[in-house]
Order: sequence, then structure tokens, then C-alpha cells
Amino acid sequence: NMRFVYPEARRDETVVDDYHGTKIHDPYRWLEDPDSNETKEFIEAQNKITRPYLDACPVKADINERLTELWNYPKYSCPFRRGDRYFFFKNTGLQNQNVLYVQDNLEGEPRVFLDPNTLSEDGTVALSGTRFTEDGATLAYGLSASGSDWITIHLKDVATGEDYPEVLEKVKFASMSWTKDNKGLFYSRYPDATGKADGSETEVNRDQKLCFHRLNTPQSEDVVVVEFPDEPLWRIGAEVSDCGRYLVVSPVRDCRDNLLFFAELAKQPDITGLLPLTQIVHKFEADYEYITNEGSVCIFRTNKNAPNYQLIQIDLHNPAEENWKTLIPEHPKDVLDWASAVDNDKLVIHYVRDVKSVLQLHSMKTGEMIQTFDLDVGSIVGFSGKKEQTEIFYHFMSFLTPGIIYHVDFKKQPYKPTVFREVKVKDFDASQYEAKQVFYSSKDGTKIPMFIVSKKDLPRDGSNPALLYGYGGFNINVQPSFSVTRLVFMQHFNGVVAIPNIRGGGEYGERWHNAGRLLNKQNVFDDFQAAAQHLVAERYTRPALLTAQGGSNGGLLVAACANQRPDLFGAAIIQVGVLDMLRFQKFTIGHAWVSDYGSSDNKTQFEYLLKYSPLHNIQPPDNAGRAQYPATLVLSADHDDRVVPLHSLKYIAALQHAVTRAPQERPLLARFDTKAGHGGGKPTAKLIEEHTDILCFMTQSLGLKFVK
Ligand SMILES: O=C([C@@H]1CCCN1C(=O)CCn1c(=O)c(-c2ccccc2)nc2ccccc21)N1CCCC1
Repeated sequence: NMRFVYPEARRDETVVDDYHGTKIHDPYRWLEDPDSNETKEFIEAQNKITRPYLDACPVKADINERLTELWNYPKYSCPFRRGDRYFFFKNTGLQNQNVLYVQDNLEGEPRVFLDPNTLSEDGTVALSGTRFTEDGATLAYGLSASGSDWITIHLKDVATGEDYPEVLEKVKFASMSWTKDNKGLFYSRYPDATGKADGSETEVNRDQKLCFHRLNTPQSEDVVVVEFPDEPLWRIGAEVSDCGRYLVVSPVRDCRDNLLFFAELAKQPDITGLLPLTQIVHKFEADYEYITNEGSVCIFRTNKNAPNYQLIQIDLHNPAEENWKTLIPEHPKDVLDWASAVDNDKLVIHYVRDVKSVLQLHSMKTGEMIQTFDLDVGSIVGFSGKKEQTEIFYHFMSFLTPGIIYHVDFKKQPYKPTVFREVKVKDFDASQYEAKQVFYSSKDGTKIPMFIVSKKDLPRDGSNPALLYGYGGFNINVQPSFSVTRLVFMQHFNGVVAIPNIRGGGEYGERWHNAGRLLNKQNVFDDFQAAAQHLVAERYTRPALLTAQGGSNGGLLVAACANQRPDLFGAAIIQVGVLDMLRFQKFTIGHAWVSDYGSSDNKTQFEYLLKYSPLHNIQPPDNAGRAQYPATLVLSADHDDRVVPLHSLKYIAALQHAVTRAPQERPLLARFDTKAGHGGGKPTAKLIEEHTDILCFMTQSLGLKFVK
């Protein structure tokens, strides 16, 4: 690789913080101001060296063409019934945003109902959340711009397609829920901002309130119905019960555990102020998620006394914990991932069993299993069904299956799924590939599952490039899914795709999550490094051909592993990563992540965070044996208000500084996009550009050969 001359970034050695007596320098603190000219110039200078490096890739056009060709297949969501109509999302293939269609019945001619592509020239306005009234007459829908978490709520008359005049502003992390009479909407919003609030700001999100909006009135007349003024960091989830009588209110303060309150809406014909709430869960010690209710008996999915989750019944008229009943006890191995009421007296239950989806039908009355719906190895990625409806749809996907939507009609016995729609990717022959699940040992001996996908009959001589993808946090499951980018890597680079289900995720319930957070966070990095070692030991690949990739919390994973074991990876792709572990809680929603990371405000947690924080553990390669860094590409964007770009800016500045006058041959680059955010709602055009650049970076830095 050509030797890189990196942009000089000013180091302000006067910025020193004192954490519980420990002094920590933060010389790039000035990069935390997104609006300063100096920061803008830094971003420009980074893009100025990265762009030519990526564009110099001799097979960039081939990669872009293949990605575009393979991406261009029709994508559908499950149809869902609202009122007397069916709706579904569809993308013909390369549309920037999915389009919402409506049809009078499943065989009827679909009509475009809402096309977000008409809302912006470049596809950067995205639909973010839709909620129909029970009668299907009105749709509340969120719009987000440039990838920001901020949304505006709009209200549309379904019959005419006309929008109501009002627009609800300052909405983020909102639950939207209609009253049963279709006249009003509960939603959560933040107070009017002092400065800008378009997603390029970094201010802490605080003082969220639950409001009630009457349809066809201005937002200024909305009523605050629930607030916790002493708890400015709480977010307030709210849901009107299936029967319409109750509002279930579930405040959260971080990314796990919630409280439970409810209000009796029947007693509030006219909502004019704070709702009287009955509290039923008084401690943050578990997750409680409302599923449905029969009269005053509510069913909740919870991990209280059940790390693999269970369904319990709470009678709102007798809500004390000693009266709670277990409806479906936790399974010893399988994780109860979600549940949904259907056909009035049944529950559809999704389990995750060794990272694979299991779908079952249970009696709502007794909890007994009625039957399973057989599935191949893979994931349920979509579902539609309602308590009072007599049919469901579910969307199956796997590494080698782009998508199959199944339909079950409960009016016919036996309940037998039929294929409603199967999508094909042109000139993709799944029989040329294999996907398998292996279990490898981590540093502490824990068995970790890992999916390995590639062309069949690849040589096992360490000659294949490999892509190791991980997340490892927030109780999130990384289940099999179909990816065009990974298909290009497998088909045209003979690439091996490896996806370890490392600790911190939810694949084995709360135990797995707890084993990878707070003072156990190093287990996550150990699991990922052990996965890399397994791939090398089994001769799938060798370190010089191994790319580590992760985004968000997964970006932290990759950056921490590149610091700890630079010798294991030839390349590192760090997307919208959390990289300053001492300051993350000071920006936007970062404070919510303390449930996984802890906080530098706490001495014990500070000492632990300091040991792995990517920004604070950069060590230059030397001639005494410390390996050079993997070729590194850091990616972020100007409207990422989930993980603000300052993490990536400070990290790339520190990394480039550290290797000045050090034996670092491989490039350490950053790609900063505009009118883009954390990833949600990103238009297809931007996705293809980004994935092209990532594959070009891997090709250039690892010297990969593109095979037609
Ligand atoms: O983004 C994240 C972490 C992990 C996954 C969710 N997450 C969050 O920060 C979740 C943020 N978040 C919420 O907290 C709630 C919410 C609202 C009301 C009640 C309860 C929750 N609703 C959301 C809706 C859309 C997007 C994010 C939302 N991270 C980025 C990097 C580290 C963690």
C-alpha cells in the first residue's frame, strides 16, 4: 500500500478531565462541535483522501454493477389488514424507499397508497412508523429526514388519501397508539428545542412527555397526559389495550427493564390533562411487554424470574405481584422472543432456538401449545395478525432464501400454512452455496454458535477472504438474513461469511445478554476474537484476508478488537461506532446505553470502560512486535443522532496521529456521508454506494481478486 500522509488534526493538550482522580486528556474535544468550521474542514480533509483510494479500485464498476443487478429484486412485506382493506409495503427493487400499497382483497389490484419517494428528490425522506386506527379510516405516519431519529407525525384520511392539516413536531422514540373511538392518538414527544433539532445536533434528549392529540386539531392544543418531571431521561412507552379500555404506560430509563402503569380510559371520556395512573410494577428489574388482554386480565411477556422470558397474566383489578399467574412458563433453552394474539383465543409465539426461529400456536386461555408451524433453518423477519383477525402472515428469510411469505387462515382446519409469496433473486442459484452452524470455544471455554456461509467446496487452505460480522449487545439477536452484499462477496471473491452469536446478544436470553455487558463486556470481545482464531485454525482464511465488520455497538466491538488484537485482522470496517466510552452518555440518547456499558460517572465502571474504550486504547505498531493496525475504514454521517459522528471523528484523528512515524502500511481512513444517519431509512442509492465503497476498500486493502 502507498504510504499515507494523513490530515493534521489540532491536538488541544489543555483539555484534561478528572475521572475519580484519574486525569484523562481529550485533545480532539473540539471535534465534538459539528458546526465549527474546523470540524467541517476536518471531515472534508478525511473524505479528500478516502474518496480517491476507493475510486482507484480497479473493479469498482464491476462491484457496483453486480450489487445493483442483484439488489434489483422485488421486496414485499407481509400484507396486513386494517379495517376492510389490505396494505403491504413493496419495493420493485431499486426504489429508494419502500412504497405502501392498498388493495380491497388479497387478489385485488394493488394501488399506491403512500409513496415516500415522492417526498424528496434523493429519497432521503423515509417513512418511520405507521399506525392505523382500529376502523382503518385514519393513518398516523412518521416521516424522518436524512436518517435522523427525529420524526414528524402526519395524519391521513385513508378513504380520500388527504392529509389532515396538523403535523406533530419534536417527536422521537415515540410510541403511537390510537384511542378505540379512532378520535385521538397518544404519542411521546420532546419539548420545543432551543437550538436546531434536525439530527445534526448532539444535545441530550430529555424531558420526553406522553401527549394526547385529537384528530383534526392543531398540535398546540395537545394535552400532556403522562410525564415524569423528576426523571428527565425516561422515555415513555404507551399502548391502548386491544379492548380500548386501558392505556398501558411503560416508562424506561435505559435499554432494559421498565415500569408498568395503567389508566382506565373508559373513565376519561374527555382527556383534558394528566391521566390518573395505577402503578403495577414499581421497580426497574425486568422487561414487561403488553401482549393482549381479556377483560381486566392482561398478558405480558416478561423476563421477571425467567431469563428466557415467559408469558404472565396480571389482573388489573388485582395487580399485586402475588396474584400474577404464569400462562406460558419459560422454556429451559428456547427464548420467547415475541407473542401476538390472533383469532380471538390463540397466541402466535416466536421462539429463538439456537439462533433459529421456531413458530408455535398456543391457546390464550390455557397457554397449551396447539401446534407448530414448520420452518426451515432461518428467521421470521415479519409478521402480521391481530387479536380479532382470523388469519396471519409471516415472512421467512435465511442466508440463502431471499424471502417467503406464508399465510394461515384460521377459518379452515387443520391450520396449514400456504406460500403466499416467494421472491427470487435473478441468476442467484442457492444450490451453489452452503450455510452451516458451528460451535466454537471462547477464551473462557463458553461454546459460541457461529453461522458460516460460502460457496460449496471452497478450499480449506487459508486462501479465502473472510468477513467476520458481529454485534454483541443490548439483548439483540443476530439471526440469519439474506444480504446481497454478502452474496457479491461470496460469489465474486470466493468469500467466507462468518457470523458468531457472541455474548451481549439475546440469542440465549437474559443470561447471554448479562454475560456480555457492564463488567462482563470483555467476554464479547473475547468471543469475537476467538471466532477469528477459529476461522484461521480451521483454515477457512488467514488474518491478512480477514475483515472484521460491525455497526453501532458492533462498531465498538470491531474497534476494541482491532486495538486488542490487530494481528488477527487484515481489515476493519467500523460503521457508526460508539468509540468514546467515557463520554457517550453526554450526547442525544447515549445516556440510555448505560444498561450495557455503565458510565464513567461511576468509578468502578469508569476503570473498566477505560480499559477497552477504543479512543483511549490506541497503540502504534512498533518494530518490537506490536502488529500494525488492520486496514481500517470508519464510516459515519452528518445526521446520525443515535451515535453522533464525533465518536468516529475523534477516533480516526487519534488513530492517524498514533501511526505517524510508526510502521503502519495499511490505510486508516474515514468516510463521512451527508444527508445520512445511523442507518434507518437509508435510501437504496446510498446503501448501494456505501456497500460498493466497503467492498472496494476490502479489495484495495487486502488485494482481493474479483472473479466474474
Ligand atoms: O441504538 C442503540 C440502542 C441499542 C438498540 C436500541 N437502542 C436505543 O438507543 C433505542 C432508542 N429508542 C428507544 O429507546 C425507544 C423507546 C421509546 C419508548 C420507550 C422505550 C424505548 N424507541 C426507539 C424507537 C426507534 C429508535 C430508537 C428507539 N445503540 C446505539 C449504539 C449503542 C446502543
